[in-house]
Amino acid sequence: MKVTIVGAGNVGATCADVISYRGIASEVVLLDIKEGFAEGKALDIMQCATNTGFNTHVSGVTNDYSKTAGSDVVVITSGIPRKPGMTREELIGINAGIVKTVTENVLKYSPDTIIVMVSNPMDTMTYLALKSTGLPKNRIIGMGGALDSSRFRTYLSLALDKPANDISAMVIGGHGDTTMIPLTRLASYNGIPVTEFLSEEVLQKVAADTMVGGATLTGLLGTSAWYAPGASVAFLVDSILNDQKKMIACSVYVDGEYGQKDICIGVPCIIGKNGVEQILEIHLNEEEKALFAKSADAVRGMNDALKSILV
Ligand SMILES: NC(=O)C1=CN([C@@H]2O[C@H](COP(=O)(O)OP(=O)(O)OC[C@H]3O[C@@H](n4cnc5c(N)ncnc54)[C@H](O)[C@@H]3O)[C@@H](O)[C@H]2O)C=CC1
Ligand SMILES: O=C([O-])CC(=O)C(=O)O
Repeated sequence: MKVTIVGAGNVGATCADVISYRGIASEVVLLDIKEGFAEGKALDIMQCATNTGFNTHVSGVTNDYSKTAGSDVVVITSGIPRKPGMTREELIGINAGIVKTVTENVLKYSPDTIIVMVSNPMDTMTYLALKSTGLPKNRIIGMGGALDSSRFRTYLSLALDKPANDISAMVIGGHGDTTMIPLTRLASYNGIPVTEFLSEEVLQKVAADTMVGGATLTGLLGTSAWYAPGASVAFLVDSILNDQKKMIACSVYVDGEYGQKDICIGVPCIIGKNGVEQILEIHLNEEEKALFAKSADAVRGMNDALKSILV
C-alpha cells in the first residue's frame, strides 16, 4: 500500500515517521517544494529502519508528482502553520491556493486516491478540495477530530490521574479554537461516565483546554504542534489502508446529517478502505445541538471566503 504525504514539514514528516515504524504502509513518498527537503527527511527516516525494525520504503521528491503515482492515500499537509496569537482561519489566504494546486497535481497521478486533508483552516480546505475536484464525498477526509479527541482524552486523563487509553471521548464540530465541541456528557472512564468522578467545574476547564489545545501548543512552541497531529493522521490512514472501520470524528461533507448541508465539519464517521463509509448520527441534547448549529454557521462563513478561488 502506497501513501504520499505532500508537505515534508513538521506534521508531514512526523506522519511519515509514525506510518513507517508502525508498518502501516509498505511505501511512503514525501513531496515538498523546498529543494532537497523531502529527500533529506525521507533518508533520515529510512535510517531509523534497522534500529526500530521497520520495512516501509520511504522516499522524498522535490515537486515531482510522477513519483506519487498510484497512491492509495494522499495526505496534504502543505501550507503555512500559524504563529502565536493567530487563529487557524487567518491562514486561508495563503493555504487555499496551495491546497487547490496540490490537489489537482495529486489527482493527475492518483485519480482513485483517498485524500486526507490536514492543512488549515482544515474544514475549509477539505471543502475546497471537494468542490474544486468534484471527487465523491467519501474520498475527501479532513483530519482534526482524531487530534482534538486525543487532546480531550489527554486532559481528561490528567484530571482523573488515570491512563488516557482507559478514557473514551470525542470532539465534534469545526476544528477551530471556538468551534470545537468536546462531548463531555458522553466521555467515559472504562465505560463509566466521567461525570461520576469529575466536578462540573473541572469538566468545563477540560473542555476549554481541549478547544484551545492547538493554540496553547503554538504559544509554547512558536509554531503549531506536530507530534500528536502526525500520529493522528497516521491513525486515520491506518483505518483506511487496513480497512479497520474505526469510528473517528472527521471533517466530512454533510448532506442533511445533523441538520446541516453543504459544509465539511467534524462528525463521527466509520473510516475504512472506501474512506468515509458511514456518518453516525448520534443523539445530541438541546445544548449540544445548539453548539453544533453555531459551529456549522462559523464553518459555513469561512467557506464564503473561497468564492474567488472556486470560480
Ligand atoms: N488539521 C490539523 O489537525 C492540523 C493541521 N496543521 C496544519 O498543517 C499544515 C502544516 O503544518 P506544519 O507541518 O507544522 O508546517 P511546516 O511549515 O513545518 O511544513 C509545511 C511544508 O509544506 C511545504 N509546502 C508549502 N507549499 C507547498 C507546495 N505548494 N507543495 C508542496 N509542499 C509545500 C513547505 O515547504 C513546508 O515544508 C499547516 O497549515 C498547519 O496549520 C497542523 C497541525 C494539525
Ligand atoms: O493549532 C494549529 O494551528 C494546528 C492545529 O490545527 C492543531 O494543532 O490542532
